[in-house]
Amino acid sequence: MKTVHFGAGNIGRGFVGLLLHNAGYEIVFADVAAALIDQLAAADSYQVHEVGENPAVHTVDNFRALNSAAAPDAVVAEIATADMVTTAVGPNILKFVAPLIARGIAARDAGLAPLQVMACENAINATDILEAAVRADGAAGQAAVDSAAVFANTAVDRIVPNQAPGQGLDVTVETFFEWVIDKTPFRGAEPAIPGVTFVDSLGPYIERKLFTVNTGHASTAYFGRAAGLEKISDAMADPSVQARVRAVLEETKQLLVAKHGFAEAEQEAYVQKILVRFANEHLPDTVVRVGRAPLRKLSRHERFIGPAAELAENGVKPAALLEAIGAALRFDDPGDAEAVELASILADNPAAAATERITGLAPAHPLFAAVNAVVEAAQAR
Ligand SMILES: NC(=O)c1ccc[n+]([C@@H]2O[C@H](COP(=O)([O-])OP(=O)(O)OC[C@H]3O[C@@H](n4cnc5c(N)ncnc54)[C@H](O)[C@@H]3O)[C@@H](O)[C@H]2O)c1
Ligand SMILES: O=P(O)(O)OC[C@@H](O)[C@@H](O)[C@H](O)[C@H](O)CO
Repeated sequence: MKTVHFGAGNIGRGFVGLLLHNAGYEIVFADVAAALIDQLAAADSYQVHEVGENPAVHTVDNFRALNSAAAPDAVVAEIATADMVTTAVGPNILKFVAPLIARGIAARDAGLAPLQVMACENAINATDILEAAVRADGAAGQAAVDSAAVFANTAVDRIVPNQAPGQGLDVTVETFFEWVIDKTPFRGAEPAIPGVTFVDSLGPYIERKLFTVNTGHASTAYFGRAAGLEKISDAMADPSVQARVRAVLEETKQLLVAKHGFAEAEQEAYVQKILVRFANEHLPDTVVRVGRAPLRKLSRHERFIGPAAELAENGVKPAALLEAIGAALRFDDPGDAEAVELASILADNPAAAATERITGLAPAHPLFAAVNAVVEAAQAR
């Protein structure tokens, strides 16, 4: 069995690569980072170090590596004979890998089982976004895509920090992981991947993950950054940051319990578990990594505005989420292109225009006025 995996970064090597290796897949990593691909191509194996409670070390081998910018035809040829394609490149990058997947689908022999395509990104229904881009590309006609590929949405959860310089290909990760996959597209032929949970409806799981783990994580990063802290575990150890994160998760809990019918005690246990995960001091994770790309994180259906808008539509004013949105608006990192752009949007636009542009909320939305006030406060600083 062979998978082509786009994105040989933190989650690619430290999570998707590890689980698919353990499931018996040969992995062909495809990435545009030339030095990383050269290193992977020259290596026989790398190690995944799980740190925290019950630490462990796993070895990943049986992989190859291709530069998808320099050798796109070779990647297409691999996809044409692969069983699976996975991605962990970031939601905004999916459109760039879609053309290679479309060409790979077009090149498949008719007798092959459908290619199983899964985008492992932090976004609601990321695989749908990828599928739409593959179909829009046109290299494979709609009929070929229908018969030669299946697309399944997934939710992936494992904290994988940026790796220390000099660590080579080895990856330090937390011990916890969860990979939930929508089983319906496979029609009974889902892949056997130990550790994966297949579900009939992914919606509740991806929203719970994004609006608990990622809302809480980003809140920790933005409150922590504002408090002058660098590590996520240090931010979690700050009582004031922790209390505000806790309050944010109380609000998203209210939404998730009401919307998806999770038992309140089950959701509370999920929240408690992630607070412990954020506090893992063995994990060298930073507020700058977790806060990265604030414009993506403040967009309409993402971890802040998504749940806050739904609460407001239900007549609830989300105070703690608004405080976190205020901290996100002030996230400053000169090395982060989106943080720089966010600052210039705030500097160059009246509050209402900035609110609309950053959050995608229409002025008539019940959340708009409250976010607009937070934007005004950020501009006044
Ligand atoms: N790190 C985590 O804790 C974590 C956990 C769950 C989900 N995720 C999600 O996984 C995705 C990847 O995150 P990450 O932390 O591994 O980021 P990362 O930056 O470590 O890895 C991304 C990789 O994609 C590569 N890439 C960029 N453009 C590409 C292209 N056009 N073709 C092929 N490769 C390309 C980059 O070179 C990089 O190696 C994101 O959607 C993220 O939200 C991350
Ligand atoms: O990857 P992002 O930028 O969407 O979010 C940053 C972190 O919150 C994220 O990478 C988490 O570590 C991960 O989602 C945990 O499963």
